[in-house]
Amino acid sequence: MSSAPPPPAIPVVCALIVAASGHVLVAQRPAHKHLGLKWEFPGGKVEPGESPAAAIAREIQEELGATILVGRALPTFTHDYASHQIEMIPFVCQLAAGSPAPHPREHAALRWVTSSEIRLLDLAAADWPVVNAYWPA
Ligand SMILES: Nc1nc2c([nH]c(=O)n2[C@H]2C[C@H](O)[C@@H](COP(=O)(O)OP(=O)(O)OP(=O)(O)O)O2)c(=O)[nH]1
Repeated sequence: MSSAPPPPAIPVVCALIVAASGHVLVAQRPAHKHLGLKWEFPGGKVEPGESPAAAIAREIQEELGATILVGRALPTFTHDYASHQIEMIPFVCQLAAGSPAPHPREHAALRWVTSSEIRLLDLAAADWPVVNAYWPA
């Protein structure tokens, strides 16, 4: 008997929004969602037919009411959660000139952090390779 192939990884974009001070924005997932109350880089699932860069700009507008300039991509990788596998697609971004300050529309909280502060947070497991790619230990 052959078993069905595993479903493909779900593409997920996330943004490291970097302030002029070098602090990066992190967001706390709402309690009711998968990985509730874990900290993450804001973002979400890429919609069918959408480019990753368009997806991250859309997600940040929807979730934080802010407009970003999408910059360089960090390495992509897959991460296995028990229920599903995701393909993480991180981008280094900045707020666009004149953008409203990011404010939580869906998240429990937002925080601007340094490389040492982020390492003290209860991050979503898939985010550690992103942290280590942006701030090599
Ligand atoms: N946005 C985001 N999702 C992450 C990160 N790290 C991580 O493991 N994830 C996981 C959590 C979820 O399993 C998946 C993204 O789902 P999501 O719920 O944020 O996506 P979405 O905003 O499109 O939400 P929905 O419409 O499905 O509710 O990726 C991260 O840094 N940012």
